[in-house]
Amino acid sequence: MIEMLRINHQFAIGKKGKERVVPVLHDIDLHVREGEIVAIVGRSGSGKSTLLNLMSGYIRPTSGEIRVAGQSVTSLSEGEWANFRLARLGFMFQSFQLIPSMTAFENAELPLVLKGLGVSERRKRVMELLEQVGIADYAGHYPGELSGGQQQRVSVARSLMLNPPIVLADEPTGSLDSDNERQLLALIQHLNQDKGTTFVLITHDEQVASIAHRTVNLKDGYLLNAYGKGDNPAHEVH
Ligand SMILES: Nc1ncnc2c1ncn2[C@@H]1O[C@H](COP(=O)(O)OP(=O)(O)OP(=O)(O)O)[C@@H](O)[C@H]1O
Repeated sequence: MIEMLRINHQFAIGKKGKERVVPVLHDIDLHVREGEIVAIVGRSGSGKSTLLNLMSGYIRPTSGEIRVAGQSVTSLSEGEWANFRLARLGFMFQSFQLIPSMTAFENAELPLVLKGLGVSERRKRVMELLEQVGIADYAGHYPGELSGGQQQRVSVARSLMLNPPIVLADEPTGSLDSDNERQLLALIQHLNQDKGTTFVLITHDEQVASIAHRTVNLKDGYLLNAYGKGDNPAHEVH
């Protein structure tokens, strides 16, 4: 579903003409299969978010190739990436990226508006998902009137609105209390089992990692190991 082939990535930092190159990822070969939940773990600064940003097309690798759903995405233009994301990817980020002047309902509805769906279809789908994440009672509230955990749930509902086959998540339960964390993990497992949704989850949290089929460990930009639950060879890393 997602193939990273010999990926190297470095950032250039400092003033123009005096840039210093900072290598962040080294020779990453990772294959996330359709229907897998993969957790990416590793210390702060090990390159986890960079790996996810490469999968999302927000940054381009210095070298190597990335394929998503069989398509090489490394050389897509910005516009092609935007369409590709809308059709294929859902995102759950640490920062909820909600628009402050829009209600929870309107924020969650945005992908459906972009897709051009009609009002009644949008209303049905939005309320269904807000129910599912336990935030329907707050549909008319603005982000400023919601707690961090409630905002996170609105953002989760928005990320799932178009039934994406792949969801990329950076610390998806970061702002949730343990009850809400359990609910979100159950939703992720349900979507994975019911719809075959593929998940890549960055996490420091053992509870989150425990729902993964496979855990991938990054250390100083190197992929250290990957191991599956049990000895299922289908979960070996490539
Ligand atoms: N845009 C950027 N420009 C320069 N350096 C960057 C940039 N983004 C990340 N880095 C550097 O790349 C390294 C890896 O960062 P990254 O955010 O991928 O780590 P991480 O494992 O996600 O960390 P954390 O768990 O703290 O979020 C860090 O040393 C960071 O300073």
